[in-house]
Parts: sequence; C-alpha cells; structure tokens
Amino acid sequence: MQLKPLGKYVLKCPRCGYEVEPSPYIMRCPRCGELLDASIITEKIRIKWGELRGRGVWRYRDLLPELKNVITMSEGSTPLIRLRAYPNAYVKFEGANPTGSFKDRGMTVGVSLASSLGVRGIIVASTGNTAASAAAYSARAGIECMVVLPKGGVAKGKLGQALLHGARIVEVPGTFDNALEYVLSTVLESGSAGNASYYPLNSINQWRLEGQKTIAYEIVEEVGVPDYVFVPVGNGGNIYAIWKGFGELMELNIIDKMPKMIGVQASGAAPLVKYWRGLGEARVDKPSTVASAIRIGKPINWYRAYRAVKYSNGFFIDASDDEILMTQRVLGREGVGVEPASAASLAGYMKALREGVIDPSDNVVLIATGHALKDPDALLRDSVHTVSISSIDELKALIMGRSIIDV
Ligand SMILES: Cc1ncc(COP(=O)(O)O)c(C=O)c1O
Ligand SMILES: N[C@@H](CCOP(=O)(O)O)C(=O)O
Repeated sequence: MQLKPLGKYVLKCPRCGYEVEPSPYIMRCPRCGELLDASIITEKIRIKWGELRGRGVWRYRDLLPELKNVITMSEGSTPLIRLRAYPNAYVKFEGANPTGSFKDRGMTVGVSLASSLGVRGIIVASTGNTAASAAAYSARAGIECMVVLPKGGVAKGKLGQALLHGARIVEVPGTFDNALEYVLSTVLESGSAGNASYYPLNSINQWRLEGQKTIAYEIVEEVGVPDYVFVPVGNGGNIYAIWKGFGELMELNIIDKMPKMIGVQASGAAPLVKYWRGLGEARVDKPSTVASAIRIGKPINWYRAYRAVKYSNGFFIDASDDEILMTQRVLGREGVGVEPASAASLAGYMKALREGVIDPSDNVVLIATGHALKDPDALLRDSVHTVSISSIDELKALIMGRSIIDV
C-alpha cells in the first residue's frame, strides 16, 4: 500500500520528539519505544465544518485516513441524552453503535485499513468489546479474526458476539494484561507489525484510535465544548482519542477552548489514579472489579491517557464497585441501559460533585461506552422481583392497585 492514504499525517513521538513517515505498521517510536501520535498536518486538511455531509464516523473523512476499502456499518452518530437527575449532564450513549460499544468507531477505520492492506486477518486481545467489534467488522470485510481473551474474564454477551461473528477464540490464563502480552509479543517486533499476517488492532494501533476521536467531533457539533468530559478508563486509548479529537478542532480553529478530560477507573483496577496521586507506577498486579471491561492493571496507553488528563487540566478519579452498580441503576431508571464499566463515568461525576471538585452548573458529557445487554449477569446480580400470577383477574387487580389476595 502506498503512503498516500496516510499522507495527511506525521507520526510523532510524544516523549522524545522523533518524527516518522506515517506507516500502517509502525506503532512505537524507533528511538525510545513510546507509542506514537498520528498527528494531522493542519495545512493538508481541507474541511468545511459547517458543510459536512453524511453521518457517523465517515462524516469526518477529511480528518481520517483515506482508505481504499471502507468497511462501515454506520457506526457513530450516537445519541446525546440529557439526564433528568443532572440537567447539566449529557450521556453520550455509545451502546447505540452496531455491536453496542464505542469500539466500532475504531474498528471501522482499523478494519478498513487491514482490508486495504490485504492482510489475512486481524488479531486483538480483549476484555470483550474489542473482540465483539473486531469479530463483526472482520466478518463484514471477509477477513479472519482471532481474539485472545482472559479465561473466565469476559461478559457473556460479548463472548456470544465474538462467537456469532465467527472469530477464532483463544483463552489464556490470567487477566487482560496477560492476553495483551500474548498478542503483542506475537505480532509486534520492535514496535512494528511488519511481518504479521494477522494485523494487530488493539488500541496500541494509532490508526484505530483515529476512528474513536470522532466522539469529540460529534459532541462539538451537537452541544459545543463542554466544561468536562468524563470517560471510563481501562487500557487508556479512548480518553486519549477523544482528547486528540478536541485538540485537532482547536488546531483548526473550529473551537476556541478545550474541555477538561476526567478519567474514571474502578477502585480495584485503578493504576492511573494511583499514578496521578503519586503512589507509584501506573500499574496494579491484580486488577479486580465487577466492571470486567475495565479490569486492566497495566494500561498500554497509560502515558497517552495521562497526557490527555494532565494537559487538559483534568483529573483521575476512582469509583467503587458499589458506586458503579448503583449508578448503572440510576441510568437504568432514566431509560439508559449501560454495562457496569460505562456507569463509571456517572459514578465519577457524582463523586466529583460530592467532593466539590466540580460544580453542578458546569456542563459535562459522560461517555457511556457500552450497552447494558453486554453483561446480563451484572443486570441480574440483585434478587429479581417479579410477581407470578395465573389469571386475568389477578392482572386486573394489580392494575387497579388491589392486592391479588383480594381477587
Ligand atoms: C465498555 C468499556 N468502557 C470503557 C473501556 C475503557 O476504554 P479504554 O481501554 O480505551 O480506556 C472499555 C475497554 O477498555 C470498555 O469496553
Ligand atoms: N475494554 C477493552 C480492553 C482493551 O481494548 P483496547 O484495544 O481498546 O485497548 C476490550 O473491550 O477489550
């Protein structure tokens, strides 16, 4: 593949400043090993913000790689829902994507690139959503997909999706961190995926993240720049991608301020909160939380996520499993069904309000990353209150508010 499809980019190392020609295969800085930024060259961008056409991720094609084969299922253009309980808070409901999570925004770009490269297939490690999305998009592209999962660590809905879409499923002992190590050690040599027949599409891949940055573009088009954006953080790719999206609109003079990026982690899997508080490296050895999607102890994008939060003047905050499950119900009672990891953004927002770190008058967007149906076990954790009846009269009595014992 010629470099033209990536011609509007330069790969830049955020650590040592080294610059590399854009390539689908190079992900780490050849000099210091840091993950590279795919920086757009502003002078090469011709975008008329007020005249965008189409919907979803590819509405912003002027700010994305120009690929030969575009594998799309109309991902993106997700609803922004104002909360009754918190009128200055909007939920960006990523559960409305084709496979039920924000990963589809990344996979449409990543799998389009893989398909344009003509590779045999793609490979990902996953806590479930990346696997579901990779499986679906590779099925559409007609290429193979291998997913490497932590055995017993993936919610049923996501596992079912990977199966449904025909992925080869490999389970490994340990956590997601171990699964990612298997994948990266197999397909990345010195930060390059040059010889791999399975193209790696975890968030280490900067081209996949280009799709995810469109969350920022959609927010700006719909409500302008909020004061804060709350994002659940696991491997750290998404908060970085969203921050990058806002940053590009600043560079292009489309917006004139940045939102503060707030990273929310589950208390039992909070390496970035730990690092933010100056309590050591951004890693924990035994991540543990009910929110399996963010049960990650060694976020590969930790430096990307850290930069997003630090340079936007935001902060990291944690939420306990009880808080996460409680906020999942709060959203549920507003009609918004999210999986536990996604409820972390509201849990973080409520905690920040309680602690007085932010004000109820601030405008916030909470990224709700995945759909409730992904993790049915989490929905059925509490005892299920149902009423069993066996006659129409009993139902009538219930509707009239009478006890069915009186019938
Ligand atoms: C539902 C859900 N929320 C949040 C995250 C965290 O995103 P990231 O790993 O990009 O930080 C993930 C995956 O990691 C996820 O599947
Ligand atoms: N939650 C993620 C885990 C990491 O995937 P990434 O490639 O986005 O870092 C998942 O769904 O697997």
